[in-house]
Amino acid sequence: MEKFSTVMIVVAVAILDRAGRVLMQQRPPNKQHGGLWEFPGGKVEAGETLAAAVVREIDEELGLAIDAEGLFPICFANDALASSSRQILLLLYGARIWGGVAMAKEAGSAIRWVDAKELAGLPMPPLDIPLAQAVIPLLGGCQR
Ligand SMILES: Nc1nc2c([nH]c(=O)n2[C@@H]2O[C@H](COP(=O)(O)OP(=O)(O)OP(=O)(O)O)[C@@H](O)[C@H]2O)c(=O)[nH]1
Repeated sequence: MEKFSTVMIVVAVAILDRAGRVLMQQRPPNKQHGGLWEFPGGKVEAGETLAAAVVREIDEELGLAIDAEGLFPICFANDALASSSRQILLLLYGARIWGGVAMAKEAGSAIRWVDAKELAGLPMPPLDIPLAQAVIPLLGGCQR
């Protein structure tokens, strides 16, 4: 079995509204997976808790204040077949409580609220496809 030297932990969040939609973000064209739609988030920094990383990334990328206490785990994905010496461990949280109005703050990125049908049709990085499948049952609408 291949051994990896580094595990890069990435946190991402499915921000769920009361109309049964989730907020997706399009990666800037110049980045890896450019133009694809993913759950907002990013790499956990040294010494940072996972929840703190979620709160920081969502503030930086979308200008939203996520309630850390309201975060709940949905699922994870791992690119264990990658041939490089690094692997991504992507932890997907859910959030139903936040403050502010979302905007795409990163140059070249875009955001979109999507329902279950639209989510299933978005082009995504490979790791996100099983994550999106786990989010679809949460998009029933009007739950709290
Ligand atoms: N945030 C996020 N990253 C994902 C997802 N799916 C996925 O494969 N990734 C990958 O995980 C890595 C996260 O890096 P990032 O570029 O978003 O992290 P960051 O905000 O800390 O980036 P930076 O390097 O610009 O500071 C990228 O390689 C990205 O392609 C996803 O749903 N959300």
